[in-house]
Amino acid sequence: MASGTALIYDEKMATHKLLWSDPICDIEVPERLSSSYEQLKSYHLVERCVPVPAREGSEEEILLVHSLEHLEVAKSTQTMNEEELKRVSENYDAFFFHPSTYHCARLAVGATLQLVDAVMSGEVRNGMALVRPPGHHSQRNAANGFCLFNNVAIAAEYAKLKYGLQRILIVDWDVHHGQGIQYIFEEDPSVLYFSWHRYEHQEFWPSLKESDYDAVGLGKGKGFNINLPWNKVGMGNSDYLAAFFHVLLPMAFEFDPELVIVSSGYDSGIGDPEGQMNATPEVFAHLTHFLMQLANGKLCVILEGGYHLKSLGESVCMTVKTLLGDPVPQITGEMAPCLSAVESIQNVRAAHKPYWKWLAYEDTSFLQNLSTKSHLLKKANSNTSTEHETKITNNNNTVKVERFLELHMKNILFPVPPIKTATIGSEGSEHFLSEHVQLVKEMDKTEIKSLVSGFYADLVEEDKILLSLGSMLAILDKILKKEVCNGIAASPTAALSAAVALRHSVRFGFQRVLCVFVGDMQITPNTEDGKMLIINICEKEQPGKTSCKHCISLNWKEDAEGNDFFSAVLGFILPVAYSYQPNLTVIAVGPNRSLGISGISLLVALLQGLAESRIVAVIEDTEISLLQSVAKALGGASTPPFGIYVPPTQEKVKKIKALRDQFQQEWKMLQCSGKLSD
Ligand SMILES: CC(O)(O)NCCCCNCCCN
Ligand SMILES: [Zn+2]
Repeated sequence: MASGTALIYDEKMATHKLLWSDPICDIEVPERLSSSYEQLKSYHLVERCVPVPAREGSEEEILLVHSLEHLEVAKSTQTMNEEELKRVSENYDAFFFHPSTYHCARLAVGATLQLVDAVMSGEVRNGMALVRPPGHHSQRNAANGFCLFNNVAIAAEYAKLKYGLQRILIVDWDVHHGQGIQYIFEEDPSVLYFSWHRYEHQEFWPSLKESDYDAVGLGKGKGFNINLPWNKVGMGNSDYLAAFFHVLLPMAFEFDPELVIVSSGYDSGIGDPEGQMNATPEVFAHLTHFLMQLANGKLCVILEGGYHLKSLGESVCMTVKTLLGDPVPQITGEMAPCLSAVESIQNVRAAHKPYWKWLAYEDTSFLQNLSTKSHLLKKANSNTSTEHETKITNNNNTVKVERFLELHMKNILFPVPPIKTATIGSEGSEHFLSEHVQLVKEMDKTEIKSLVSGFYADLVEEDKILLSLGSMLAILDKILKKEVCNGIAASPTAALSAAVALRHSVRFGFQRVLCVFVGDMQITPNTEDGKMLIINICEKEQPGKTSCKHCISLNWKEDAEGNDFFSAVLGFILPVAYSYQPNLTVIAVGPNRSLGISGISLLVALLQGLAESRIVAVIEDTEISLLQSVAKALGGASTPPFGIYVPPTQEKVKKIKALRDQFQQEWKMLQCSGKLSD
């Protein structure tokens, strides 16, 4: 699989600017581009990327989406004086022309297409294009919302034409609805368009009825347009993550795109005057990390909005850092979505039930009396204050946001550990080594005996077990000391190794250690103190063992045909894990595993979003191909194949729902259907 991250930037796109006073458009300034680029340089991220030059999009490429008339009008503005420019601009909602706008807009299109080519040709794995003017509001025959040509829509049409793609996912995390993209693809089932946006029950610009959750697409395109409206401001990290777990990611994995394009607006970030949201820059690292697991990593991130320069710059850096494969920073804030967000999530899931297999058994009984309730919802929503205390709201405290972000980002950014994956150079390990691996010397027996003395000493008799424990502990220590990002150890007794790893990590001082154990977990350490959270995925109920908050057993036997584990990972395991916010993750695979290699690889790939990507994998030493696949997933060398997507059976959906109902008060990220306020 390809490697490397492209960065496309051309300072000529900073020439376009507002020549007269216009309080609506004056936030779209050239410094948005230059300060983002400077921030990337200050974090030494530019030099780690593959520079790809911008180019002018051709007229033919622009005509893939826009009318000839629209192109001609745009072209004619190059020679206009300020008076004429102002007059033409007044024909559109929130757009301004400058003599260089047409040229800049063609560069924005060309930069976007250069990125698509670099990714599709395998020159790079993924990349980001820093462009302006933005694109997602512009329509076939109109400029709109600071956008002249629809860069992302043109890129999707271009990729279909040039590479014969049939499934393209567009994710629009800008805080405004990209109605332009919706109009262009609403009848097209080959382009899945997802957008969340500030909506406030149609109060917020562009105040369109068709931006609501029930606009699901038209004709053959039904089900391929997903709108998630935010009916309050102040949405934060947990709301955004919940939207990914409970709406976008299940759709995306079922759709199985060949290419992912992001309409990457950062006005959904904290401090932005347009969005008035509270999500902090590191959330974009998590969103990017999730999308990197799709389409074999082929991901094109295209800049749209973002008007608070510091917030924009930090979020751009978080995005590029993650594209480069760096560990994902710990998410901050209370992991609990607000009621309004949960209601929006519930509504969009219900609206899409007829079109998606993963939603076949979704409980939409709440819809019956919703019609009588909608005016209540509006009334209820309008006068209650926003759930999230909106710490930083009005835009006259830009400086306060800057100071907040200075401090906030200090403890987010951390030196990238030199080595990604460690393993032991024991015999036979060479078969699952990947280029990121560092060999770790084994511990000597006396050291091991001292380490395991006091617990399980009785179990630890044979030399073979002692040696394997020594290997695992040697790797674990590297991870605990943050010298290595993750590690993988083969073990004759995965259950024992996992138990020892958990105890050792807690003794080392880690306060919250997550253990995901696949297979029969003969030993269950006690988890009363909350310093461990165990999720045991096993085939059948262990007699007499009921789940509790920190020790959950999920009975799951993977479908013979393919991988049906997505719904369990996205709908249950990740929400619980993110609610817990561990600072280390132990993944163990014991005997009688009831999951296939692709299900386990999916788990390993997605759990890297936690604990700054610190994971130690402990796997039965007989599982050679599993070791190879997990080492690949940990090394980041390539996204392992997650297998053929199989939707969950009704019985499995019920099982997840029952577990969600049981734990959604303790682990609030599980919430995806609120009690609609009556
Ligand atoms: C790319 C983008 O999505 O960030 N463009 C945002 C345009 C905002 C226009 N606001 C008009 C307000 C009129 N009352
Ligand atoms: Zn925007």
